[in-house]
Amino acid sequence: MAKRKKLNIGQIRRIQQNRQRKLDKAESKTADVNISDDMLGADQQGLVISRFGQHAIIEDSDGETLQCDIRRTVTSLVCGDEVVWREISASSAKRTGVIEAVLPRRSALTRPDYYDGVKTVASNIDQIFVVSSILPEYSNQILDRYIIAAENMSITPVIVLNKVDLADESALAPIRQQLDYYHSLGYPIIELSCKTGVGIAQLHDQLNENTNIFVGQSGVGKSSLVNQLLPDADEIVGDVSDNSGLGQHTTTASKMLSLPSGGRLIDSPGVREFGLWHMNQEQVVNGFIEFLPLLSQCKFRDCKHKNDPGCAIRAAVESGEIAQFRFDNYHKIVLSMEENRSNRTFVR
Ligand SMILES: Nc1nc2c(ncn2[C@@H]2O[C@H](COP(=O)(O)OP(=O)(O)OP(=O)(O)O)[C@@H](O)[C@H]2O)c(=O)[nH]1
Ligand SMILES: [Zn+2]
Repeated sequence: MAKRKKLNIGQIRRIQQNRQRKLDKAESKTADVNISDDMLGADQQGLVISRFGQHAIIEDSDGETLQCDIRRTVTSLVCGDEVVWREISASSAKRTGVIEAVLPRRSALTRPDYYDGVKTVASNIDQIFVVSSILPEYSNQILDRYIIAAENMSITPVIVLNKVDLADESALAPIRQQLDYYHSLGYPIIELSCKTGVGIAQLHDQLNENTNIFVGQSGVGKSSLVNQLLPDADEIVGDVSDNSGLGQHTTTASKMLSLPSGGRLIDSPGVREFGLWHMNQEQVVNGFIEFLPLLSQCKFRDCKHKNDPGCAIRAAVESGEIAQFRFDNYHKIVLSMEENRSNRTFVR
């Protein structure tokens, strides 16, 4: 268990000031990309495959990858970003370039950051595959937490139930009943086994031409899934890091992998852990999409949807329109968010 140490406001402020001083110092030492304009080609569009410090690997419009420096004016650049870049005309055989600007993001995956409050991990994601499995355990509450995170990014989650080879029909039946409910809400469902290959074809179809991520708890089989889809993924990642000369960062940096379907997969430990942090009550309710059309029908505007008189959500649970487990999860998650807020500690 990691040791938690509570910091007071003064300590936090000092840490932040020190860090800012270091950043300012580092910045004043590194001049911006030191290349005269006549050495740079025309503006082109590219896609960030990975980022390492002040460099990024991009894919050009012909699908070729190359390393680029990043202008200091580009303050945030992550895997998945579409960028404007210019090629450096140089005598060296290796193509290189400069990233000039980031195009507006369609979506951004963020996580809390000790120093900056929130940090963007990846961008322009079309689909979030929430992976759960029969073992270690199937938990609809964890599933709902990921759904909340996805819905708050306005991305429809795809629900994957892995390791179906480990359960017989009778063990699968109650889980399937819940998955049917999620399906009725519009979420695609894939039953999968990395071991037997059941569902892999459906997975390929769903991944399609999109930019995808896999999220889910440790042990549900995310690595196994990536290996199923891309048996050479490790080598591909190795190649990219060799190219950058900064291989040591590859274990934590987000990277974008091309899938045989033509789609893409963004992967990193930060991406996989996405989703299980603090949200306010309004954000939580966004993840319960079947509640949303009923909210305006609750008698009181500040209805907590518990024992409040005239609660339309509660009435819908009683009539069987809304599943009891979703209602229970909503309250458990709101409660745990409230507890988190009152016990907020900084972890060092
Ligand atoms: N029986 C069975 N085992 C599986 C399946 N998929 C994965 N496993 C096993 O489950 C264990 C965990 O799989 P991983 O792929 O490492 O899980 P992960 O989600 O990447 O875990 P972290 O790296 O901790 O996030 C491994 O022992 C896998 O062999 C499956 O479909 N069926
Ligand atoms: Zn209500």
